[in-house]
Parts: sequence; C-alpha cells; structure tokens
Amino acid sequence: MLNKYARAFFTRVLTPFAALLLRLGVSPDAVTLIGTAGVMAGALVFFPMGEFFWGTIVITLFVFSDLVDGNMARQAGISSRWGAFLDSTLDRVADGAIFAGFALWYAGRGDDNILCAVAIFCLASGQVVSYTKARGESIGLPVAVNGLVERAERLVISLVAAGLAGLHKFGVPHIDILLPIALWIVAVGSLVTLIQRVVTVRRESAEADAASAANGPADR
Ligand SMILES: CCCCCCCC/C=C\CCCCCCCC(=O)OC[C@H](COP(=O)(O)O[C@@H]1[C@H](O)[C@H](OP(=O)(O)O)[C@@H](O)[C@H](O)[C@H]1O)OC(=O)CCCCCCC/C=C\CCCCCCCC
Ligand SMILES: Nc1ccn([C@@H]2O[C@H](COP(=O)(O)O)[C@@H](O)[C@H]2O)c(=O)n1
Ligand SMILES: [Mg+2]
Ligand SMILES: [Mg+2]
Repeated sequence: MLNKYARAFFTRVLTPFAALLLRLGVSPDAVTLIGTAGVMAGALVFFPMGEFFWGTIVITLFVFSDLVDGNMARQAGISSRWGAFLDSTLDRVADGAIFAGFALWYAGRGDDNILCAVAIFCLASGQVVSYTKARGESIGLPVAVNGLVERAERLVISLVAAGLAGLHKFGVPHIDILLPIALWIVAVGSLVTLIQRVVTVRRESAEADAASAANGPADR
C-alpha cells in the first residue's frame, strides 16, 4: 500500500536531491552501496546496545537511498538489469541487518527469548516473502499480488516503533512496549503476506500449466 501511495510523494520530494547527486558525479550504484552500508551500521552497532533512538535516526538517514538510487538511474536514463539486481539484493541485506539488530538485543541485554525468536521470524519471513515474488516471476508468472505487508510496511512499522521505543532512555515511561508490539505485527503480517503470495503463485502456476497442456508438448 505504501509502495503504491507514498512512492509518488517521495519521488517528487527526492528528485531534486537525486539530480544534485548526479551533477556531483555520484552514480546510482554508489548510492545503493553506501545506503546499505549505513543501514547495516545503524542496525548492527546501535540496536544490539539497546540504542533504538539513535539507531533509527542513522537508519532513517540512509534507508531513503533506496528511493534515491532508482530515481537517479531513471533521471539519467541509465536504469539497468544490474542496477535492479543490486538494488533488490542489497534490500535483503539491509532488512536482514535491521531484524538481526533487534534479535541481538533480545538475545543479549534485552534478555527475552520469545522476542528474540519473533525478531528472527520477522527476518526470515521477510526474506521469504520477497523470494516468493522473485522466484514466481523468474518462472514466468505475473505474481499479481503484493499482499498485506510489503517491504515498505515492514520497515515503517518496525522503525517508527523502534525510534519511539528509544525515547524510553530519555525518560518517556512505558513507550518501549511499542517495539514488541511492532515486531508481533510485522511477524503476523509477514505470515499473512506469505500465504497470500504462495496461494497466488499456486493458482497462477496451475493456470499456466493447464494452458501449456492444452497447447501441447511444444509449449512446455
Ligand atoms: C521522536 C521519534 C523519533 C523517531 C525517529 C524517526 C522515525 C522515522 C521512522 C521511520 C522511517 C522509516 C522509513 C522507511 C522508508 C522506507 C523506504 C524504502 O526503502 O522503501 C522501499 C520501498 C520498496 O522499494 P523497492 O521497489 O526498491 O523494493 C522492492 C520491494 O521491497 C520488494 O519487497 P517485497 O514487498 O517483495 O518484500 C522486493 O521484492 C524487491 O526486490 C524490491 O526491489 O519503497 C517504497 O515502498 C516506496 C514508499 C516508501 C514509503 C516510505 C514511507 C515513510 C513514511 C513515514 C516515515 C516517517 C515517519 C515518521 C514518524 C515519526 C515517528 C516519531
Ligand atoms: N543502482 C541502481 C538502483 C536502481 N536502479 C533501477 O531502479 C529500479 C529500482 O527503483 P527504486 O525507485 O525502487 O529504487 C531498479 O529496478 C533499476 O531499474 C538502477 O538502475 N541502479
Ligand atoms: Mg532503490
Ligand atoms: Mg530497493
């Protein structure tokens, strides 16, 4: 939903910045790589220490690079298959680092095995949700469903909650409860999304197999 409705807004806001980077000679690939490195640093340095406010600030500064890189490539007319591959592959790395950061906190000083498991579930299910679409498309299916919780939702829900939960260290009482709530929401939402996508791939592959069976062996 965010991908559908918020993307146009962010494209408008970020286009002048993307144009400036191009004028400075920065490449879209460099933005993709630096953005991912920044997200990883924010998540893996700050979150395991329980510094959720500062971790979220650092991640937020870098995560929008994922909207800037494609914008730059399109403005410069240099969108490429390599760029699409690099962008999607490094999305998986950045997402892995964010949920690993939460899991490391709960495995250590956060001391909560259940929330550690929920964070690991968010990490794994998010990767599988993305994989279902990539693999379905690679076998020639449209995979005409995005599902309840796409990547943008996973990031916004968990990062807004982490940023606010981090205010607990500045004296805001009880606000740290937001992070466990967000992790549970992302976990359940990812499971629902996974089921939605698998059901769609199952239906589309049955239809495609039936169509190629009707057209004879030459179509297989
Ligand atoms: C005092 C409080 C302190 C709080 C600190 C600050 C809080 C800030 C909190 C959060 C900011 C979060 C921002 C998250 C922005 C996410 C941007 C982003 O990277 O979106 C990526 C997304 C998808 O891009 P792609 O097409 O490149 O990705 C494809 C997709 O991901 C597929 O994934 P799948 O769905 O299949 O899992 C992959 O299959 C494919 O491979 C991949 O290529 O882009 C978008 O969706 C565009 C829309 C972005 C919408 C961003 C909305 C941000 C909204 C609000 C943030 C600000 C909230 C502030 C609240 C403050 C609270 C205190
Ligand atoms: N280094 C890059 C990154 C992206 N692209 C192209 O942009 C598309 C993704 O757009 P986003 O707005 O989601 O970033 C991607 O599919 C590529 O076509 C690129 O060429 N090089
Ligand atoms: Mg991108
Ligand atoms: Mg991306």
